[in-house]
Amino acid sequence: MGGAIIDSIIIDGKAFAAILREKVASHVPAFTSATGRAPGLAVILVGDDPASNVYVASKHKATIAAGMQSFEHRLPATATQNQLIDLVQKLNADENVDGILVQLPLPGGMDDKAVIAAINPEKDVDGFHVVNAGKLAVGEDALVPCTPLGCLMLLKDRMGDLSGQEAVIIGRSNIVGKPMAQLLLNENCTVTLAHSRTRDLENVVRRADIVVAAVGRAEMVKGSWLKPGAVVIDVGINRLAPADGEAKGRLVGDVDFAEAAPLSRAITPVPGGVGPMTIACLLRNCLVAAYRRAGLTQPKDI
Ligand SMILES: NC(=O)C1=CN([C@@H]2O[C@H](COP(=O)(O)OP(=O)(O)OC[C@H]3O[C@@H](n4cnc5c(N)ncnc54)[C@H](OP(=O)(O)O)[C@@H]3O)[C@@H](O)[C@H]2O)C=CC1
Ligand SMILES: Nc1nc(=O)c2c([nH]1)NC[C@@H]1CN(c3ccc(C(=O)N[C@@H](CCC(=O)O)C(=O)O)cc3)C=[N+]21
Repeated sequence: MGGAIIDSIIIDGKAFAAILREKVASHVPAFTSATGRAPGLAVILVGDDPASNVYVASKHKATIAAGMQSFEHRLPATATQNQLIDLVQKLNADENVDGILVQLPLPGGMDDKAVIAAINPEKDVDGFHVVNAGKLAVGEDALVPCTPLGCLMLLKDRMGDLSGQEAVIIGRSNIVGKPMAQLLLNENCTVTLAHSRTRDLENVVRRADIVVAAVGRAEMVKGSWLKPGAVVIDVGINRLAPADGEAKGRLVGDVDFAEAAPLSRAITPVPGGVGPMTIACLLRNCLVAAYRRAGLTQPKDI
């Protein structure tokens, strides 16, 4: 029922991500022949959180599929922060490593900020280092956090020029909400950054042409909150409790998709929306970091 209409509204992040990964892969041979090595991504996982294990495995697979080198480092949950920082420093000094990603969250007791600060900003493919956050804020060439970069690519693909659009971002984390705001501001949107202390969130959201939900609360944004015709980007990844007969609960976003889709001009699903873009942008950032470190002109089509 209404399948065709809904399909054209759904933003296929998975397909878009596959195209971006192909583009990244297409530039690997030129880099490799110029430098004698493939771009390299190092991923560090501390402890064995099952969700993190799944993410790290899919990053590894995507890195190899793009023709890049993947270096996986696992530390036990009992590792100390100094051991982790020592490993980061070793990777900073490793010529074959262009990108370093420390999978978050870290086990309790470790200070994310101190660990991120230890990463060479030129290899900070997550874009979490203060140098990259600062560059993004002042409009300089930065390594941009993968998730908001992927959201921006999807928005520009659907909407073209974003100038003058009212954008409401829900969530102000350093890894999603804040860099998303900077990116949309750079695109000349009028940006509102909402958070847990925002009063009357529904009415704030109702003025948006673009809604980005990055909260971590299952199906919080209701259809009735949206201005009809809004473009909705759902960053949330929430696992529901298993229903009867299910081994695992369903994955849902921060937006009530069934309510929102009929009202939206376009909307990303969960899964299959922003998530796959995050991984594709990680490969993109690693390629960009590799080209920059090698002093080569970076490809323009990624
Ligand atoms: N698809 C992907 O690739 C990725 C998905 N995610 C997902 O995105 C979601 C957000 O992640 P992240 O930014 O790291 O989360 P954080 O927990 O760091 O931040 C959540 C933000 O939501 C705000 N918030 C919490 N409750 C409410 C509320 N009731 N009303 C309005 N705002 C609220 C918080 O406000 P305050 O600051 O006031 O506390 C905070 O700014 C999660 O579901 C995560 O799993 C994250 C990264 C990548
Ligand atoms: N240093 C660091 N960088 C990160 O970028 C980072 C991190 N730590 N910690 C965890 C979050 C989360 N994250 C996701 C990546 C891909 C999907 C993804 O591909 N999701 C699939 C579904 C996957 C599934 O089925 O579980 C989808 O939405 O279609 C989701 C979430 C990256 N993160």
